[in-house]
Amino acid sequence: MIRMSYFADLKDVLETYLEPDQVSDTERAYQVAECAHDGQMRSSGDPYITHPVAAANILAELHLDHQTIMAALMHDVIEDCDVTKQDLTEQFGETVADLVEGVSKLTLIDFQSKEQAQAENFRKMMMAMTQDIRVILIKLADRLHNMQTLGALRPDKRRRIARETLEIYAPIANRLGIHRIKEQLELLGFANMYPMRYRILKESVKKVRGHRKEVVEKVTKQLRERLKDTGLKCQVIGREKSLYSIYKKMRDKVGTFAEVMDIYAFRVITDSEDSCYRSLGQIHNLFKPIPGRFKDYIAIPKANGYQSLHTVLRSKSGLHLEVQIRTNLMDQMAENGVAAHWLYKTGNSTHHAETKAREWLQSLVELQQNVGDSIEFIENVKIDLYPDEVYLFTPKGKIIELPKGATPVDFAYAIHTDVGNTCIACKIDKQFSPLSTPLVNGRTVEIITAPGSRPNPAWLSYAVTGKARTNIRNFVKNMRHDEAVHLGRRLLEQSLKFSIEEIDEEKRQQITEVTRYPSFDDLLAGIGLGKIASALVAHRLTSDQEKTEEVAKKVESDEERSPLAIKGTEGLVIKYARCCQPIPGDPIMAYVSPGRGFNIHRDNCPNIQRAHKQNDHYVPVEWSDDLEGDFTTELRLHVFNQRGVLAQVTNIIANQEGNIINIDINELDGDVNILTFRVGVKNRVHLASIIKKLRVIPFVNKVYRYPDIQPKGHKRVENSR
Ligand SMILES: Nc1nc2c(ncn2[C@@H]2O[C@H](COP(=O)(O)OP(=O)(O)O)[C@@H](OP(=O)(O)OP(=O)(O)O)[C@H]2O)c(=O)[nH]1
Repeated sequence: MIRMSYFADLKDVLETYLEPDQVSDTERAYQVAECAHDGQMRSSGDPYITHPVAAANILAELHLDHQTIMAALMHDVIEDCDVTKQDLTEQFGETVADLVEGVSKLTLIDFQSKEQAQAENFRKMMMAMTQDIRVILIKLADRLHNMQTLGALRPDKRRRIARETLEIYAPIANRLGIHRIKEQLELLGFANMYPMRYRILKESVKKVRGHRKEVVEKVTKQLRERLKDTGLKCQVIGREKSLYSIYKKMRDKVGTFAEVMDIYAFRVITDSEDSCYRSLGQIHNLFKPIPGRFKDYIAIPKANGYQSLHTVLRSKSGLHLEVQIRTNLMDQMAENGVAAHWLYKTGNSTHHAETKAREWLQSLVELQQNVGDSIEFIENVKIDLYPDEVYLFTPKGKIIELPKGATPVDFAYAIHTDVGNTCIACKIDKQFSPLSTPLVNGRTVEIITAPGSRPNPAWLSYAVTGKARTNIRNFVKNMRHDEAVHLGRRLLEQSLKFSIEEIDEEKRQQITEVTRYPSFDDLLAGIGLGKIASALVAHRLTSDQEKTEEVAKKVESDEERSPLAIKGTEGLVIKYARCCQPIPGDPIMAYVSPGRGFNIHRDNCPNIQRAHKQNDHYVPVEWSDDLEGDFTTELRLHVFNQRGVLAQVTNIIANQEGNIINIDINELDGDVNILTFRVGVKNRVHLASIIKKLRVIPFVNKVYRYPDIQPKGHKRVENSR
């Protein structure tokens, strides 16, 4: 006896857009699936059949054809039950059987496997997709429902599936332009991959929603009125950014939560392309556009066919208004991408999204024919799927994957440490180019090395990968004395813009004394090793004679070396050490850093103590009285894991006018979390006032400044219960 209850709701939807005989076919497919999965249960305890029905429902909402719905209903029968492809072909025809088989093959894919096997699986998946795009649509629906019902699984399994969703399935949905599925996959992926971050962000967004509503309504009204006055037929919507996109913006250092929340997003839907551009003109008249933020994706659609005008404006009160302008049709395409083909049967088969998807799939087929192995294939496909990474080639065609912004120096180190260490120049697509050039996707990079050459500390100002930076730093640390002298000479000449031969003996002696090095060569070595900035030495060498002597005399005559006010450091770069994060009120010490200028530490910072023991090239300094602005420091709280904790803590910090720059959350044990805040404060008194307020919150177990360095005899400023 077949129970039809699970099918009933789906049937209602199917009847809205399919022919009666097509609905009967789907019903037959349901019966086969129901029978095949009889007695099987999901981890959630629900009968198994609920899953294929839910996947079919997702596709029915997109008005996918009856064959896709049938295949979705039966997508697990070959794998899980004793049904063969042959059986399906006989009962439902070849197309449906092929679709089911295509999805079954994808189900067998385990992305946890070794690199080669994983690449091979990925290649199979891409190929299955190229044979019939409906296979991947079924797979996406299958994944979406699995993500919606992940709750029943063990946390480690949940995280694994969530990661795979974020890394593979959401990018594929995006590449096919199916934004509405991509967004859901990302949200569920985020929620399951980082449950704590998700919860906190969701709560924080909920909290500010009330305040934002007013602004959104006001701006929407202004936009509407302006467009209406000019006779343009448009719809204006104030929209909320997705949680995952807020998270990504914060993670990728675009800003703090407060900064990201200063962005307000709007969408204008018009009746024609012409109205889009005319609306844009009006909107730019109403608010001031931010230069460089206008994008015309109507004239040049994105790779997935997405079309819209993007602009960012600044309101009078300084808020950022992100506006997307597009026609109704473009909006439908933006939401549904390739699936729009089924959803809107406009008879027009030249939708951008669909054409682009077909072109992409065709390019995958060609790629498959041309590349040697699966790893090469996957690397090529990734170029399309992950726009935040760049994929580059060695002259022999090997693919090197680097983060966006990477330079030839990073590329050189990615090939091999020795290549990085001995690199002297590079060619990008056969043209000599500076080693600092940011690399763009698809370029061939040739690194030119010279035996005996050495890394240049200046590379640190543009190398972005950990491997390159660590190697350059290590090299600088271990340099031999004569090499350091040689490098120091080069760096000093670069800063001076003339040869050091032009510096007379007297001046050399003076500068050596002022900087307290035993000899001029030692000073050069100090520059080469990054202990003293070449810019500082050059500055002293080229500033007028009298001043140099004055400084020299001052240093000589004053055993204690009287402190300099930070503000009086003659325009040199001042940096605050990240290791100890000094703020006004802390006793401080300056150390000449490789980054050219003074690096200010707290005077009891272990790093400066160590440096002090090795040599004494440091300068005692004092805060000037008229310092303004915020100084960054870190606060650590041990808090009991409860709802609303973060919101309350952030509120207190904000009420005390602390500026939260970043939040990091780590679990200490099941009950206690460690919250680390990077905050901007005016000085120690300001920080103490924040700590005082935080102390009294009942669920805060401990609060202290981090790192926790205190002068001898001082008690740590904290609250311990
Ligand atoms: N449907 C669709 N929308 C797209 C696509 N590409 C961009 N968008 C929309 O445009 C926004 C800005 O995209 P960017 O790619 O960063 O824009 P930009 O070129 O103007 O710098 C996205 O916001 P976001 O911050 O990524 O997310 P959210 O604000 O929508 O949450 C998203 O709303 C696409 O391929 N399809």
